[in-house]
Amino acid sequence: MLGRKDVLHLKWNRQAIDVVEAQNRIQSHVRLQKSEDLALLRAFGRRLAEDMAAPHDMPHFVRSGMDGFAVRSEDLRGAGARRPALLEVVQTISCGTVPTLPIRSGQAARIMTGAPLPDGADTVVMFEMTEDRELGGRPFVAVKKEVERGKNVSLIGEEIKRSEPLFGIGTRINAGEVSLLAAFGHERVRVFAKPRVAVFTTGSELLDIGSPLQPGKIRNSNFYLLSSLVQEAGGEVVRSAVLSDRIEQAKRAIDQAIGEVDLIITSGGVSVGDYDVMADFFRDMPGTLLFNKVAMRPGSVTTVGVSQNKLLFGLSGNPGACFVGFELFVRPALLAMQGKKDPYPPKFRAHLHGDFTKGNVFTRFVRGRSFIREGRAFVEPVGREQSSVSVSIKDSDCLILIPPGRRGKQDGELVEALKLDVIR
Ligand SMILES: Nc1nc2c(c(=O)[nH]1)N[C@H]1C(S)=C(S)[C@@H](COP(=O)(O)OP(=O)(O)OC[C@H]3O[C@@H](n4cnc5c(N)ncnc54)[C@H](O)[C@@H]3O)O[C@H]1N2
Ligand code: MOO
Ligand SMILES: [Mg+2]
Repeated sequence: MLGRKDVLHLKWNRQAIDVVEAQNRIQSHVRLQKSEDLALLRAFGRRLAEDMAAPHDMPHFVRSGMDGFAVRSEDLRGAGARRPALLEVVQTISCGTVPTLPIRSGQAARIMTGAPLPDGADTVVMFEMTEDRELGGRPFVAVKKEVERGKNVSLIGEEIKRSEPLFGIGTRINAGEVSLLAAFGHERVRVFAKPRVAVFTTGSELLDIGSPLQPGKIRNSNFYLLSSLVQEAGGEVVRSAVLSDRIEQAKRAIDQAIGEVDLIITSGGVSVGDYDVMADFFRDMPGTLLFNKVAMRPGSVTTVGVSQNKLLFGLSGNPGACFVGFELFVRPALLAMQGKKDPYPPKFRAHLHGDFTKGNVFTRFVRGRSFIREGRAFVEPVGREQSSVSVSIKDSDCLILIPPGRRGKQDGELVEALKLDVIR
């Protein structure tokens, strides 16, 4: 039998691992989601489950890039203000039609932007560079300048050639991808299924969002924080519950959910407190504990395990730490499950704006905002960097890395920062 002292010892005696090591351990357990076929617009925001190549050339016919006259460039040789080239206009070609006549020497066709070039023509002269004439009751055009061969003409496959790679697996389908997929006739696309996520928030202090405040209790903001972040990362929350601080309840909830979801997130109860039952749950969990301490602040108690091939993330209850834990560990896992190649927040270097002299034994990931001034990148802590603080989450677009040590970083020093995926 373990006594209370031994249990506490187990909780305290955790081996802190490096953030990158923690990320690598998680990645080695990531499995790709199943794929599904969706109508193009429903696939917006998803990630492709296959590599795709262009099924045909784009454009697939030689077309005009301007409203003007399709001509043979050789006919304009020697043309000038005083000796314009005079060409007979033999047809008008609108978009969506096919030219009926070839262009012979001395002839031109009125042609609109996007219309197919007639045989024989190799160049388009913009209307603005021409003058309409009439000779013997027939329409002519006068061109007062030479125009280089091929001007204002798009060739077959000029934009994309048939069989050319278009997108790699894991590409996010944004507006630009949607437009290309539409141009190539993909009514439906094969994308990864949204990761199905369970979110369990723990703590006897948690009130429902609709409840009036009570002494000692707080509203369950982490559930809403995590649900939004999961959606942002392309997942969907399909199961959730608020658990009190009893381990049996947590075991039951997780056991029931694990067969139905792709990933589980819990919030709270992973530190060393008397009621931090999630720490005990993870220590004894069925499956493998990947780590229960990371050399970072906030979020040092972030705990991750694998059970039945599903990743279980035990995030801290403190909102700031919960957020950072999500960004460093959960979001990359969700993105990798949807095929994203490099799923980690991109790292950049910038000058620190203001001092940050609070040292720590662990690397700090300080919520910050980035800005450009006179062509230089700066990052600035948004203030209130403690784990317990929620208000700074909304203002941050990056996490500023303050390396371990006593001195922190001074104003103007170069620091590294991780870019967060926020849309403003
Ligand atoms: N003796 C020690 N105490 C603490 C340590 C330590 O090393 N030694 N670490 C501190 C750090 S750092 C953190 S972070 C927290 C982690 O706490 P837990 O993950 O166990 O989370 P809880 O105890 O459940 O709650 C902490 C805090 O967060 C609030 N909370 C919890 N859930 C929610 C929610 N769903 N929505 C909003 N707020 C939530 C909760 O009320 C507490 O205030 O431990 C420190 N202690
Ligand atoms: O573990 Mo706490 O989340 O470091 O701030
Ligand atoms: Mg606690």
